[in-house]
Amino acid sequence: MMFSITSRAVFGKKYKEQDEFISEVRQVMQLSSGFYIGDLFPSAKWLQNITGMRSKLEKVHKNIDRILEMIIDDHKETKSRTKDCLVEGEEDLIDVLLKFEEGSNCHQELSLTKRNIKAILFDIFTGGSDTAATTINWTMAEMMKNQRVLQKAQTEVRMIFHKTGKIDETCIDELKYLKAIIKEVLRIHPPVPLLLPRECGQACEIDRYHIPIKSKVIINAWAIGMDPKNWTEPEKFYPERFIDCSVDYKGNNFEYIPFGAGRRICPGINYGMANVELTLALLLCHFDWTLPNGMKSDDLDMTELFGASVIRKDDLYLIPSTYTPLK
Ligand code: HEM
Repeated sequence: MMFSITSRAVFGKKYKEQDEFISEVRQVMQLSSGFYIGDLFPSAKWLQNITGMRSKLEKVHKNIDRILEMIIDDHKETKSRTKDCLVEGEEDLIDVLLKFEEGSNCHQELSLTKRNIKAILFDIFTGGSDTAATTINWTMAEMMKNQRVLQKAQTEVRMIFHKTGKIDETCIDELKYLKAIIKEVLRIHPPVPLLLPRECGQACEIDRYHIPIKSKVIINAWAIGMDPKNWTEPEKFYPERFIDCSVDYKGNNFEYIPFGAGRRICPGINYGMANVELTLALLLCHFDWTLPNGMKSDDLDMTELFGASVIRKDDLYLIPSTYTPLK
């Protein structure tokens, strides 16, 4: 679902190559997650050849590049046919990025090459799809395990629905409890628990350990969010801890960094959270949810599986029944 939402926002319409593109992006994400011996010996180029990793990545890269090139060219063609710049609100992300392409007349202050545009699009698909999908999956699983939380969230969403007659992005700010639930999920199950590796820019000392310049440093955001020095009963799923609490995920509170912090903080926070919040609000508003085959909440297995993002080991099967509001 997240791939479809992102495809729509980026491409504007469904291209016949879209499914092939998504499957190739998935393949890259699979190849780049997990353990790879070549990463341990980056100077040994022969290792990349004998493991076959290089040729696999080059093949997928070529295909992704071909499809993106075709879609970008199609946008350019449409733009040249329509002559004027497209009306704001009707543009997709490629239309917006093309305004900044080298040689374009619309904007001069920033200049992007076609290669830059393809890289941005690729980043958005790889960075923004599994992370948001994983967050939604964990949130549904945690709510099924904690029926009190599920009911409280549904009451909140449906109250807004009765007041306004719809659930869309304009009412998301009113969903305080749902937001607290998602924050709690990101504390206990951050989809990227070890953030992205950093290289130490200068030698330093931490807790009497000497860290030489150029060391690869990995930050455990999950351990930070579960540290009893920062959080009372950290193992407990308790969204109320985020109500009337100023701790946020924008990178200023170092005890809670599910999106990282500093220069390399996730640039997709707002888009990612909008996707997660709106999707969950709609699922909670329009459906009641039960577990299949008489399963009890306590039977839900929350074991994690490590990959490009940390997902639940088991798929989550739930039975939806349509919610009909009383007149
Ligand atoms: C719930 C959703 C998401 C979560 C939990 C998440 C989490 C993260 C984390 C932890 C990092 C590493 C930050 C660091 O090392 O300090 C990251 C980086 C990144 N994210 Fe996200 N992300 C999400 C959604 C998105 C979306 C929607 C996009 C794109 C539209 C995106 C694009 C990126 C990119 C491009 C980077 C690399 C930034 C860099 O290295 O400079 N992410 N994200």
